[in-house]
Amino acid sequence: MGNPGDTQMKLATGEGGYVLEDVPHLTDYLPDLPSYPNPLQDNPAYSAVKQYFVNDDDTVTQKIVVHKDSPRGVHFRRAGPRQRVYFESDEVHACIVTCGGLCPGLNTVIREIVCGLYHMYGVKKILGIDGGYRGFYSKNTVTLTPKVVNDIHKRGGTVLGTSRGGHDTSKIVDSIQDRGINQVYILGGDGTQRGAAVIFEEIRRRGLKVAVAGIPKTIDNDIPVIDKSFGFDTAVEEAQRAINAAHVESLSIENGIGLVKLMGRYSGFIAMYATLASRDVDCCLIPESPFYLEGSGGLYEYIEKRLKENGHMVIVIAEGAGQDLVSESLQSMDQQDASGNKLLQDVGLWISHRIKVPPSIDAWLSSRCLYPTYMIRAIPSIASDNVYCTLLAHSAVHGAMAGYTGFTVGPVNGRHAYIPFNRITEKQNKVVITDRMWARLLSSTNQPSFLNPKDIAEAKEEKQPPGLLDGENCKDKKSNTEEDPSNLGCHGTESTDQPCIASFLSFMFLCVMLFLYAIREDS
Ligand SMILES: Nc1ncnc2c1ncn2[C@@H]1O[C@H](COP(=O)(O)OP(=O)(O)OP(=O)(O)O)[C@@H](O)[C@H]1O
Ligand SMILES: O=P(O)(O)OC[C@H]1O[C@](O)(CO)[C@@H](O)[C@@H]1O
Ligand SMILES: [Mg+2]
Repeated sequence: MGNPGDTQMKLATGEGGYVLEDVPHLTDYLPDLPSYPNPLQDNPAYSAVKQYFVNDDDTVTQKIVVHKDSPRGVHFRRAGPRQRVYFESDEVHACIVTCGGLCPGLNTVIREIVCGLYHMYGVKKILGIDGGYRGFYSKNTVTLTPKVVNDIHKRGGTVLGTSRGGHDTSKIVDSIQDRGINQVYILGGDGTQRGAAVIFEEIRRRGLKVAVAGIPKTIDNDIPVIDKSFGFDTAVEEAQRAINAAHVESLSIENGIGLVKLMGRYSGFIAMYATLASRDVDCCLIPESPFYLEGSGGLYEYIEKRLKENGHMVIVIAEGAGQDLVSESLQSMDQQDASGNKLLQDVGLWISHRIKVPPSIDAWLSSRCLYPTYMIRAIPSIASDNVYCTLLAHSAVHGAMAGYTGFTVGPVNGRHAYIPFNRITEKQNKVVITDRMWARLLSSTNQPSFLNPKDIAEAKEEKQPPGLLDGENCKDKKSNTEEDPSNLGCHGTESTDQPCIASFLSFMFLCVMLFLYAIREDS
């Protein structure tokens, strides 16, 4: 097993096309480490559980829908407690850090790491790092005990604070070494997990007995491989309140338009699921589905139709939608935040100013804009997310105690697994607008697809380079998000380093628009 020289990939193969994409273990570079019986076997709560320990050979399949002759495909190591651990309880000195934007459930994960370490493994030394990665070397630490974290899951945000922007990996590892920390739990999104991978590499380079465990976080639900990210359900639930308010506002005025801007810099999962759940939404606009305002099949035409039919309408817009249109009209430059994320133009404000009274509607038209973005991500997580956060935290703790390192945790087809960092950082998931979930949305809102059916058909028929098709094909490359009509948690994928259907369709759309524009100019 293993691939010498390649620190990223640890592969094992088996019969029938079985591939295990494994995670590193401390014994990979510290082969003489002693192991100990897992103290859980004497824990009154867990000792009665039949087969409580996970078999070392258990793996979780990435591809759950298969054909008779399909190769068995990629698997990940199953998460959970092992018979033997590589840390003695009083030897462990753990720390927890939270980075990136807020997300409901951060405090629950912190709480459950602390309580899991304490109650399951008898670990007493746990530090909180204040203010994200930079806090390792620029701030004091916080001592975490079950008592300190007892009710933090009822609060929004992160009790540890967070930050965006750069950090110094060497200084972080120096701080880990100086403080004698040997388990590092890192909660954060794609940027954070990239940082965690580099920290792990530096720890391995220095030959330290330090386990690094990542817990993936993003409210946008755009992390690949895992079924869903924590806090997403809370966000969709909370978005309902804003959509309901927008609906009430729109109903109370003649030709009222309620507009709700939701989070989603690069992906529209929150907007899509909030729309599907609500059934009061007439139009959902997301970054993956380019739209246009004027002409046949455009937004103005649809607004006019809905107002004539209903006298009011609700539009949900993900903040990353229509950025090309906004930039075009505001002639803005590409700007980035401290972490290199794209800074967005305010599409909500822009579109609300752009919505004109359709000539055929002889009445007052008014729009009401709701921006619940930060209200949504600052609330405590709902019950189902709390349970999910507990499982994530416990999976991470079991993995670190068992000596695994340089891994992230998450459910793959419903079973928790240890996943190599690079698998969740190599791309971001996106809504695939040729998958069935987007079709469900279109059929529930009746909004236009903003695409020419002929172009879609042609795009599907054309011979595509690898990775250019919809979720099913993107899935074959790297993802777990195969479209399955019974899988409401699935999301489509688009590889960021591969051309994908969305960009292809955008290109087609642009060509059609240029063509129409040229015809109009001529006439
Ligand atoms: N490419 C990278 N390599 C190493 N570290 C990074 C990278 N990108 C970001 N980081 C580190 O991770 C931290 C958080 O990154 P970022 O602000 O992008 O949030 P995130 O983890 O992606 O979460 P969110 O879901 O809110 O986007 C930053 O403080 C930064 O130091
Ligand atoms: O305002 P901040 O903290 O940069 O975070 C906003 C961003 O965070 C995200 O939720 C990603 O985590 C984006 O959808 C959103 O644009
Ligand atoms: Mg990010």
